[in-house]
Amino acid sequence: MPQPKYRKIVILGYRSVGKSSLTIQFVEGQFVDSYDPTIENTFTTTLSLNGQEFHLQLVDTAGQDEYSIFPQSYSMDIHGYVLVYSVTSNKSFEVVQVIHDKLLDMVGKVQVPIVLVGNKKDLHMERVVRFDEGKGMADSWKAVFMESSAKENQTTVDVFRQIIVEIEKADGNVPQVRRGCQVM
Ligand SMILES: Nc1nc2c(ncn2[C@@H]2O[C@H](COP(=O)(O)OP(=O)(O)OP(=O)(O)O)[C@@H](O)[C@H]2O)c(=O)[nH]1
Repeated sequence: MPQPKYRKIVILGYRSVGKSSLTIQFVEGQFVDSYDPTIENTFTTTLSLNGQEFHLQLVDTAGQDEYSIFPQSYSMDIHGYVLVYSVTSNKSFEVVQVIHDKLLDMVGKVQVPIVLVGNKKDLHMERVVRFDEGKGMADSWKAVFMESSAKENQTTVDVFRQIIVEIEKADGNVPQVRRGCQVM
């Protein structure tokens, strides 16, 4: 068994899009219905992917808007980013683009491992951002796109597995495609 890898991931997005809910669903396997605005919380957990164990530090940040100053601590020693908007909020979709641009300015790289997440996909009647709009934004960033619901465990696990895959790719550990399935 190879040595565990330590990876730090920051979760960013507008207020109330479900950053804490996604993180808590992934780490604790439960959905929290109440809304308690976050200042900043760090969660730790482990994830095993293709025989490699990852020790994860997940930084759940306070909701940002277009005027928020991007803290420098979110650009140093971070391996990857989960950028979240809510499919029920156009404002959160606009803000996530601004956050992305500030993030790239701050880290000073053209590309960093990012997964763009359109959360609250279970709220069908309240949806205002289409899947293809989210996908289009992620494509323009050369990032991965997913929609999720923090009510479902599997979609949240997929989000965090995917950011690990992106971090591995950026490290040069490109998954090989064999017989139609991906092997890292
Ligand atoms: N239906 C539904 N509700 C969600 C989902 N994710 C989060 N919520 C609800 O949305 C509200 C805000 O969720 P939070 O996880 O606190 O959002 P946040 O982005 O961490 O908020 P800030 O701390 O203000 O940045 C809560 O009432 C959650 O229960 C989801 O996927 N589906």
